[in-house]
Amino acid sequence: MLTIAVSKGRIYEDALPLLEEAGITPIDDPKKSRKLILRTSRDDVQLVIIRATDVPTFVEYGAADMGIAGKDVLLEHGAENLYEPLDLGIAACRLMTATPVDAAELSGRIRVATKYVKTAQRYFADIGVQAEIIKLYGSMELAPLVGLADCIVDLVDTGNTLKANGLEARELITHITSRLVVNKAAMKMKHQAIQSLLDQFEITLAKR
Ligand SMILES: Nc1ncnc2c1ncn2[C@@H]1O[C@H](COP(=O)(O)OP(=O)(O)OP(=O)(O)O)[C@@H](O)[C@H]1O
Ligand SMILES: O=P(O)(O)OC[C@H]1O[C@H](OP(=O)(O)OP(=O)(O)O)[C@H](O)[C@@H]1O
Repeated sequence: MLTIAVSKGRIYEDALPLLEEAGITPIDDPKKSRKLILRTSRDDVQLVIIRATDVPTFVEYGAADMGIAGKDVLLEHGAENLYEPLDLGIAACRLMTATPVDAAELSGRIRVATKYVKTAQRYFADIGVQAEIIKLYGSMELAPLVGLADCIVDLVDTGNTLKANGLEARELITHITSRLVVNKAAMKMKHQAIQSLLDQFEITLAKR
């Protein structure tokens, strides 16, 4: 049995066509079902539905053989204990800093609200800015509006969320897409099954 970890929502929606091209069609729809393990049209493949941030953990420990995770999540979690063989190009966005539209140039010691604590720490250290990082779990855009932070580090796609809150993107930290990650032991023990899936994904991606 090959177990693939995916998160509900945009990664699942974007991954579905790729999985289907590889002959893997989930039997239940995670939007309708409360099941966390989804059988598929292939007897030897199942999906586990977990939070996006938990995908590296499940794969690292071998609870899933492989998974699909955003590069943002992998950067924050650390991916040393995983293989990351394929950029799937899905759920594309950018990790950026953002401030209120009328904010002055950031200087001195700044406060930054984000859920990407380690990535933000690394980024501000690299550019030589002293930053106090405040960990939030969501609604980062609110932080500068209520005086909690000078700046946020968050994902930006259309920019609509920033705009709706009077913020604007400043610096690009990195481009983000979702990656296929594979457990290191599984890559050896289930090599043939995993490699053939990788090959199939690559064929599908090459056609896009
Ligand atoms: N606006 C966006 N456009 C494109 N891709 C995005 C966007 N927001 C997030 N992503 C990517 O999709 C991944 C999953 O995001 P999603 O919003 O589905 O879950 P989440 O809200 O981060 O996690 P959870 O719901 O578990 O808290 C992110 O890790 C990122 O790689
Ligand atoms: O630039 P945009 O197109 O507006 O996208 C950016 C938003 O998308 C993500 O949130 P998401 O939609 O996943 O909602 P969430 O806060 O529930 O994660 C991200 O955290 C931003 O808030």
